[in-house]
Amino acid sequence: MKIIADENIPYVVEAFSSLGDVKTVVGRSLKQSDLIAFEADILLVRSVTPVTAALLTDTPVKFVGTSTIGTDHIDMDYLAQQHIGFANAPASNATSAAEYVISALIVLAQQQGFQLAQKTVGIIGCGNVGSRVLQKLQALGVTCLVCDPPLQTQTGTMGYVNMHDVSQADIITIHVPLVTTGAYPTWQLIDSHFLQRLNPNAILINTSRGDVIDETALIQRLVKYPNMTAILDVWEEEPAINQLLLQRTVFGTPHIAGYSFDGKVHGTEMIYNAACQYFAQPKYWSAQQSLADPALLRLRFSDTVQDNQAIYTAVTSVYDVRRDSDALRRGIYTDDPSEWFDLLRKQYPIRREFSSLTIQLPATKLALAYQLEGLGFQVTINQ
Ligand SMILES: NC(=O)c1ccc[n+]([C@@H]2O[C@H](COP(=O)([O-])OP(=O)(O)OC[C@H]3O[C@@H](n4cnc5c(N)ncnc54)[C@H](O)[C@@H]3O)[C@@H](O)[C@H]2O)c1
Ligand SMILES: O=C(O)[C@H](O)[C@H](O)COP(=O)(O)O
Repeated sequence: MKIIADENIPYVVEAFSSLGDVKTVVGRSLKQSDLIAFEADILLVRSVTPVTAALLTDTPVKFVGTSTIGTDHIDMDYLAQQHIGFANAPASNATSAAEYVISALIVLAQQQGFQLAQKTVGIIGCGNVGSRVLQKLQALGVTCLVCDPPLQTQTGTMGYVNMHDVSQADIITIHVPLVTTGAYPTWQLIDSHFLQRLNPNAILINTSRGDVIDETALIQRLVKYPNMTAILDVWEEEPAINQLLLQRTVFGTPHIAGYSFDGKVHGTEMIYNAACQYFAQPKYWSAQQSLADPALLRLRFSDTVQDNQAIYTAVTSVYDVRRDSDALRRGIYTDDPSEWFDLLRKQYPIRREFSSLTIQLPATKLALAYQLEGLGFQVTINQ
């Protein structure tokens, strides 16, 4: 078989070589003629390649895999009509995206001098990412409001809030898929009406998809209420993001919330497993054999450490959102900020998840142990 793959899918050659010849390409510039010329049976993409009828017509592609959670770049109806197999990587990088939100909030709390546990967080969309954010915030004692009308309808349970009530939270974090049709469209869900209802000091985080927010309305809101905080990982026009909006964010990053090494490698594994199953071939590769060692294995705190300080140190030791935010801002000094945006993604350093760090605590620190475990760290208690 012949396989064309985005060069930014880690271990794609190692994994997919068991199925055939693998050619890696730049995902953003992949064309129909590339698929025809290579006689590709399998196409493996990331979110930057729109997989449409225009790309696939007259090509021999029989299976498409995207090593991403999101599927808004895929014309699923066309794939179904043409009986082309498909797999994405649901949940693969959900922990990574949730850890991004936690890092952003922990750093912000320290910078702005507030206690996270005294804030109310509104979570819009409570699927794989949103539910992990919820669980981690609850471990920290934060009050959360959840707005997820599709889930509310499906489960028929109480306890959800509507878009009006969620807009009253101190912090709002968005975790919906980008959907333009159906009963619950999310395109520009965060529009000028929603933004007008926010309190002037609100904190708004978007790690879902850029088109979920009306960026023009957001800029107007940020100009009018400079005490509002915007934290954006995703943008309407990637990679040519709105530099004015970037300047108005407190943290702005190049769509890397889900870029933990664990998340990316699991994404490769999920589409590899799906392709092996689709073509009834044995599996020879697994993600476990490819996970790099973490930069930091162990942290030890004494009983004099303050809980907040320990949490801040643990979280930022594994992932500090400022690193990525500062790097994106440096793009303004380059000739081509779009190229810079993509370069940061392509050359993303290895970032492991919280679970890669073991934290040793004295027996007097059980409440802290509970919080750190809830965030996803490994915790051991010294006897
Ligand atoms: N920035 C990144 O690197 C990154 C990483 C992972 C995921 N994502 C994106 O994050 C988003 C969430 O991913 P996920 O894996 O949690 O998806 P998911 O499908 O597991 O969950 C989405 C949730 O949103 C809910 N929802 C749908 N429409 C809604 C609406 N109108 N209002 C409120 N809730 C609604 C659904 O019911 C579901 O519970 C997706 O857009 C995904 O592409 C981005
Ligand atoms: O949908 C996803 O899984 C995430 O947005 C993912 O991190 C996107 O990464 P990309 O395909 O843009 O490299």
